[in-house]
Amino acid sequence: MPHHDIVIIGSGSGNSLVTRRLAERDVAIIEGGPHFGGTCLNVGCIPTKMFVLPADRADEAAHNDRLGIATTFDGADWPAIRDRIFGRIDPIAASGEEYRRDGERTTLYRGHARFVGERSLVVDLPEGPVEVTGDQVVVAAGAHAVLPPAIAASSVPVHTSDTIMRLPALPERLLIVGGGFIAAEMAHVFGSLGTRVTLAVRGDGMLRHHETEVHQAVDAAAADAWDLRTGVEVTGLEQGDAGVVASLSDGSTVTVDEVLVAVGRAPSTEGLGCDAAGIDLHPDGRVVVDGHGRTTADGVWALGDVCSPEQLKHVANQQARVVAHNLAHPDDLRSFRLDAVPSAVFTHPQVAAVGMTTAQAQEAGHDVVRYVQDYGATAYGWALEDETSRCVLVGDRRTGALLGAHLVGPQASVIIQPLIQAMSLGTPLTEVARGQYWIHPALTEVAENAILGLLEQMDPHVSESLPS
Ligand SMILES: Cc1cc2nc3c(=O)[nH]c(=O)nc-3n(C[C@H](O)[C@H](O)[C@H](O)COP(=O)(O)OP(=O)(O)OC[C@H]3O[C@@H](n4cnc5c(N)ncnc54)[C@H](O)[C@@H]3O)c2cc1C
Ligand SMILES: NC(=O)c1ccc[n+]([C@@H]2O[C@H](COP(=O)([O-])OP(=O)(O)OC[C@H]3O[C@@H](n4cnc5c(N)ncnc54)[C@H](O)[C@@H]3O)[C@@H](O)[C@H]2O)c1
Repeated sequence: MPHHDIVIIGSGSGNSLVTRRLAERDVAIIEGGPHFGGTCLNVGCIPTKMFVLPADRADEAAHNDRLGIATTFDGADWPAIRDRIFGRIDPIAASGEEYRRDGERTTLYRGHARFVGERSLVVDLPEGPVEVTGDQVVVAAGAHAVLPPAIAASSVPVHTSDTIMRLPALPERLLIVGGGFIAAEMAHVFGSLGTRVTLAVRGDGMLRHHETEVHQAVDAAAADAWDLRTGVEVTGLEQGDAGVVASLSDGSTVTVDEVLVAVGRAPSTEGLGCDAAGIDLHPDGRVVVDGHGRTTADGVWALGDVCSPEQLKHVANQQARVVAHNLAHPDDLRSFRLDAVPSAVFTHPQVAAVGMTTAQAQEAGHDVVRYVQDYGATAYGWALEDETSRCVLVGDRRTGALLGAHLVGPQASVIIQPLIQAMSLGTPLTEVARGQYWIHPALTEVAENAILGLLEQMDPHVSESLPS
């Protein structure tokens, strides 16, 4: 029975654990999926954003008239875009796999793993099952797309984000089920590249967990660009002569060429045998971990989507750095960073957020103060002829703290960074605003002006005491 110092389940963020810190250890990586390297590289962040970029360009080309430029979007060469993207990604995944397979101190097991006892796993290899044990085990098994029961019960094939980006051709008509991150990004990609997109959203709009101004702006743009159906669920799918016919709960039907389901991702703990290993799970299936990444089983750690309430790559990466340190330094444990977790949705318009929404801050009992900064009230906003983009800041009047920042508009994911930094480092807002130069007339002035506006809401006389 092979035994290793460290056994890692999952080659996504789990793979990045194998750093110089653990160079002397004998490490095994178990990967049961079709690709080596996990979600982000193969079917997640990286390919989606590589599709978002041409979608952004197509969108711009179609809407440049307001700047006095006559451009048109004349169509997308989908196979060329797809092959360019995966022609870059697939070799990276393949060489990463080869590197681990041939590594001097690494062993790669290509099969699904399940615990059969304490730090003991059976891996279903193509040549038959093998039992593997480790002094330490890291569960980095990620999450996977789920299907609503009515869709799972249908025999009509549907796509998830795992398969939609490899379609042989750009579909003429696409139904997207869901109103969250993936639905918003994929609607932008396919809609801007030329597909007629219908969105079936269960709630009353898209990105409902975001700040009011943000989801309102996204809804308005979505209603313009796509056929947005809200308050509906898909009750059945049938293959008709003219395409797939989706029945919706409001009694209507939609006929499309392809269906993409994006209704959330569940932690991949089903079939992992956590019971046998003494690993406790939350009711939603996530592995229970303490602040250092330790599960309830001795010597078993977890990181990333399999345990985190935020399914985000920068979160998984930070947790991987923490667990890598903790494996090497058991007497000097580091902690997962739980505060100021930012996110961005690369749809059109782009969305970025960190911290609490106004409603969450009110619910938490803060003395809430907020400020809405329009992009259009800054010099670069004039250049953009922008009328819809904004930055909403939420603060606490009593403490002067920034509690949340929410942006919708061009470069939201970039402009938000000084606000993330202010929250993460606890820098007083007066210092963030006036303790540095802000390049004029860059779009970052949206963040600068938003902070100044919030400070004034907190104290109308603040400008008299601000450093120059
Ligand atoms: C379409 C899409 C777009 C996204 N875009 C972004 C983005 O822009 N920014 C962002 O921050 N996040 C994004 N995410 C989320 C991000 O991809 C994940 O948070 C991150 O990849 C999670 O990393 P992980 O290491 O926890 O899991 P994964 O990368 O999913 O790795 C887990 C691995 O474990 C393997 N595995 C699972 N169970 C077993 C088992 N029992 N035995 C063996 N192997 C197993 C899986 O096959 C998988 O390869 C996106 C996700 C999706 C789906
Ligand atoms: N840019 C990014 O950082 C990025 C991009 C894509 C995905 N992700 C991560 O992946 C996760 C999964 O993405 P997602 O879009 O699948 O999930 P999500 O949680 O973002 O959104 C799921 C959506 O589906 C809806 N829904 C749930 N059940 C439904 C049902 N039965 N019928 C119809 N609608 C239903 C929800 O109301 C919600 O609008 C995200 O939460 C995010 O953490 C991140």
